[in-house]
Amino acid sequence: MAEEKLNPISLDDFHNYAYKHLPKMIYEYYAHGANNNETVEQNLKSYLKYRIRPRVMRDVSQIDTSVEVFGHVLPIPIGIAPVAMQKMAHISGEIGMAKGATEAGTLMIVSSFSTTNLEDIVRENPNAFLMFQLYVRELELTKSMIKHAEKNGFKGIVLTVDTPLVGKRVSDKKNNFQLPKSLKIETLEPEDSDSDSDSDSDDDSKTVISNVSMETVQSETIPPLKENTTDSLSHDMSKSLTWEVIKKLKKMTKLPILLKGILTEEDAEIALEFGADGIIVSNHGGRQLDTVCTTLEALPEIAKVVNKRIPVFLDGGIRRGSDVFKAIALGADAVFVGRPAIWALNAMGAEGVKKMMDILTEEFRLTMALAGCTSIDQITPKHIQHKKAYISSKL
Ligand SMILES: Cc1cc2nc3c(=O)[nH]c(=O)nc-3n(C[C@H](O)[C@H](O)[C@H](O)COP(=O)(O)O)c2cc1C
Ligand SMILES: CCCCC(=O)C(=O)O
Repeated sequence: MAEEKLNPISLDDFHNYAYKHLPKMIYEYYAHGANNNETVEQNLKSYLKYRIRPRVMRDVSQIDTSVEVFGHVLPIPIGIAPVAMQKMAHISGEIGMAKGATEAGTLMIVSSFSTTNLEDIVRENPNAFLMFQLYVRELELTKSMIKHAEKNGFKGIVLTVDTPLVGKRVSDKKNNFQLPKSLKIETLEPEDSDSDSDSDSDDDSKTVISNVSMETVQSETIPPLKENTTDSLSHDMSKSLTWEVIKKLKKMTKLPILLKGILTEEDAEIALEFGADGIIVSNHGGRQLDTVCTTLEALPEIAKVVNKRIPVFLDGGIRRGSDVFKAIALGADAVFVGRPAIWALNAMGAEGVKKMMDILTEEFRLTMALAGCTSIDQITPKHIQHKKAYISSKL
C-alpha cells in the first residue's frame, strides 16, 4: 500500500517520520549525543524554563523577520548548522539540504564531513549562501580545504572548537556505526590542483597547524583508517588546537572566521582578542561533553561580554518558533538548526528542508506578533523571564 504523503504541521512530524524510516544505526547516529544524552535532552528543556512576557496593543499587522548576517539580508534569523554525512539521510544529501536552505533564503554551513563535494553543491545551487565548517587537520590539508571553500564562493569559515577529541558516542559504539561503504567523505581529499601550498615559506608540510608534528600525531595510537567509524574518520583531526590557530587561519583567508562551540564568557573574550569574526554558542547538540551547560544557559553571559562587537549565534535544541524568539531575547543575532534539518531532508528531500524552515518561520512570526514585536530588534530581554520568577516559594 502506498504510504500517505507527509503533511507536517510542526517539526516533530519530521522527527517522527525519520524515527520510523531510518535504519537504527543511522537514526541513532543523528539523534543521539554523548554518554547518557543528558545534554541532548537539556538543550530542548531549557527553552521551557523561560516564559514569554508578551506586550499587547502594538499593531502587529506587519512583521519583519529579516536579519543581516555578514552583509547578507536573510528573511529569517534561522540557518542550517553543519551536520556530517547527509547522504545517509537522503540520496540528495548536501545538495538537497542546500537547495532547501536556498529556497528558504537562508544560510547553510556545510560540514567538513560532507558526503558531497563542494563543487557539486555549488553547481546545483549557484545562489546558495554557504559557509564551510572546518575541523583542523594537517596544515596542507587544512589550507587546501579553506582554499577550496573560497574557490567555490563560500562566505565564511566556521571553525569548530569543541572537538579536539570525539565525545563518547555510546549508541555509535553499540551499533558499530559506520558510514555505509557506498558513501564517502568528499571534503577530505586534498585539492589536486592549484592549492598554493608553497605560498607560506615558513610552513612545514609535516606540521599540523597547531605545533605538533604530524608524525607525532600518527604515532599516538591512532587506529589505521580501515573502517568508516567516527573514530577512524576523525583520526587526523588536531588534538592540540590552541587560540593561535585563529591567527594562522586569518593569514590563509580573508573570509570571516566564526568559532563554533564557545560556552563561556571567558572564551568569548579570548575569541574577540584573537580576532574571531563571530561566535556560535554551541555544545555540538550534546554530542561532545555530556552535562555541559545548555546553549540557552550559556548565551546571556556570552552576549553580555561580546556586547555586539561581533555577531553571536546559537544552536542546540531549537524546535519551535518560540525557541528562536527566546534565544534572540537572550542575545542571539540568529540561530541554527541541526537535527530538524536532517529529519526534514530524510522525509521529503529539499522540499522537506524548505517546508521545515517555513514552519519554523511561521511559528516565529506568530510568536513575534503575539508578543508585540514587529522587528527583530524589538525583541529584548524584557520579553522573557525565567520561570522561577513566577513561582512563589510555597509552590
Ligand atoms: C548528526 C550530527 C552531525 C554533526 N556534525 C557536525 C559536524 O560535522 N561539524 C560540526 O561542527 N558540528 C556538527 N554537528 C553539530 C551541529 O552543527 C549543531 O551544533 C547541533 O546539531 C545543534 O543542535 P540541534 O541538532 O539540537 O539543532 C552535528 C550534529 C549532528 C546531530
Ligand atoms: C568525527 C565527528 C563527526 C562529525 C561530527 O561532528 C558529529 O558527528 O558530531
